[in-house]
Amino acid sequence: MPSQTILTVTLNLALDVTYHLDEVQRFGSNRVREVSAQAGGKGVNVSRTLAALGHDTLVTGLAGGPTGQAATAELTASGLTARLLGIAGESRRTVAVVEQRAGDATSYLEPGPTVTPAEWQSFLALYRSLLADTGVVVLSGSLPAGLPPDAYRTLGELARDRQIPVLLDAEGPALLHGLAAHPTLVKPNQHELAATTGTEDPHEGARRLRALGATSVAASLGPNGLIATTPTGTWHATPPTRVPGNPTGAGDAAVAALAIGLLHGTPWPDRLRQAVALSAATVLTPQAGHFDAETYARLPDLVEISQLT
Ligand SMILES: O=P(O)(O)OC[C@H]1O[C@](O)(CO)[C@@H](O)[C@H]1O
Repeated sequence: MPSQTILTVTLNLALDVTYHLDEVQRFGSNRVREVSAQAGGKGVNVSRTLAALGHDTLVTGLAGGPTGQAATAELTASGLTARLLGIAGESRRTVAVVEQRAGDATSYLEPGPTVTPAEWQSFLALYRSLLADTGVVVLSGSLPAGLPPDAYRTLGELARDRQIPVLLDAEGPALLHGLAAHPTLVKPNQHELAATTGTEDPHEGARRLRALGATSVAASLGPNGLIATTPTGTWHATPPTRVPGNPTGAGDAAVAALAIGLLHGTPWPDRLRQAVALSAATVLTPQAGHFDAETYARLPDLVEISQLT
């Protein structure tokens, strides 16, 4: 039986710090009402969501210094399984400032460590060994300095050589290089898609990504849901209402649902229904990688799906 494990790769692991306050006073002193910290980086959030849904998932990536240790310790304490390569550089922190009044958040993302060529080679050896028991690979997030710009192409090709479907969630040069590995699915958000393809029209942007190598593209449009452009058709999935809260990690929740769809070969309309519902249920919770179970149970039936082609 093929492996059911979804392997998530987080090359730029983070300790995600979340500040909660009513409203930010720009250029003033802001007293934070509540602080929380947990391991993050896009792949980690994807695995956290998958594990909460009861799926087999393994986190891999690079971790260094006291921040990397704190993130790794939190992963373990959360019950996630991780095989991270230790590196000399210090892993980064990110800060998400959630403003209750606006029902939205602002993120500050540190650049992260510089990775040496020897560390990258060691990671490739670890990754190759993990592919032996992997059903789907998720490559997501920014690349730390020192890594080759085509790092996702290399990782994607190693997976494809073993007939393992690849889901890529990146932006800019990391995404463009990664397309050369012909990923099964690419999931940019609207801004990443526009910045990478040079067009504001998400349909045209998705078409360009497919022309450059992606088999399918699912672009998240924030509160307007998701569009999927695939070899068998194009769909738009819209949530019933705008959900206020912390949108950090909503895209990662969509990736988790889409990865499950890839693993099981679920029909596209159902994949999109699950992805939009899980994304919205994530916005309702204070931290990335967590979702409101009651909302997730209720929303899929309320997501509107229209087939465009
Ligand atoms: O890897 P990046 O693209 O820099 O994004 C990292 C950040 O994005 C998030 O995963 C949210 O999507 C945060 O948890 C934070 O770690």
